[in-house]
Amino acid sequence: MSDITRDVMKVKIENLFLYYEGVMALKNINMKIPNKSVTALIGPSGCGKSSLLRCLNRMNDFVPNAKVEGRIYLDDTDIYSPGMDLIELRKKVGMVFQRPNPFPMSIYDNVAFGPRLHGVTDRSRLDEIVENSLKASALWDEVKDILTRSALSLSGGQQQRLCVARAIAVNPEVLLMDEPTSALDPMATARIEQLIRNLKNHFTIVIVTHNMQQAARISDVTAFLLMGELVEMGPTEKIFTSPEDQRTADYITGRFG
Ligand SMILES: Nc1ncnc2c1ncn2[C@@H]1O[C@H](COP(=O)(O)OP(=O)(O)OP(=O)(O)O)[C@@H](O)[C@H]1O
Repeated sequence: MSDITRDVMKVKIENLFLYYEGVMALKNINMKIPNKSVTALIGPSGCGKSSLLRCLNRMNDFVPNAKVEGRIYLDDTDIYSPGMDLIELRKKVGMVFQRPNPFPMSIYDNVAFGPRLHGVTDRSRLDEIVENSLKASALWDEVKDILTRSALSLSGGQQQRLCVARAIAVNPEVLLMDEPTSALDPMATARIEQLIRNLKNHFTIVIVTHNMQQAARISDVTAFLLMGELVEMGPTEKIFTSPEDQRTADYITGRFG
């Protein structure tokens, strides 16, 4: 195996089960997600990719009748332990959704929202965070003169980069992305993919994607899920060229899904 196995593991998932209304959606998932890299979750529709992603920052807590069993460690902290502060957890584990969802407020206020929530009030500090976050999300040059304009006036691709800026403004450790380019055209998709490649130097990224070419292009590690189970996980190149499991081979060659 490559360097990946020697790298520090940022997230460890142990014996994870997820049930919706008593129906099992994730079955005994065990996974280690390497630090400062991109891990792609792939698999056919309904296999549990988004559910697994949402377990990583406890978004499933919002789903009535969802029940999680097992352990997920962020570094050494069990995020399902009773004392876990969910606001702190979601500061450390940020999320970007399928459809760009900027808040109906200015571009500036979108990015400043998280830092303000976490107590930053100093204007020059906020200015600095907003500028750095927009630069890191490759949006600064396009919006630096229109920061007070409504975020909703931006194009879809710009809105999604703004959502990335908003997510990274609180300096998370992990960034979860749930099909972040599925609503975007090829040009906007290419920009987000380049952005993800740059961001992995600073964050641990976990991305759900339907698009296997995208997984191959941007991820270091790929995990293949099928019917709520993790079939196989490994370096992306290996998963796409010489998978161990026949079901992975069938999926990546387009035999189903
Ligand atoms: N809120 C919910 N309540 C009940 N069942 C749910 C809920 N969310 C997801 N499920 C079920 O859990 C299973 C996994 O869904 P999930 O959305 O995680 O799959 P997915 O692989 O992300 O699918 P897709 O690629 O279509 O988005 C599916 O059978 C789905 O119907």
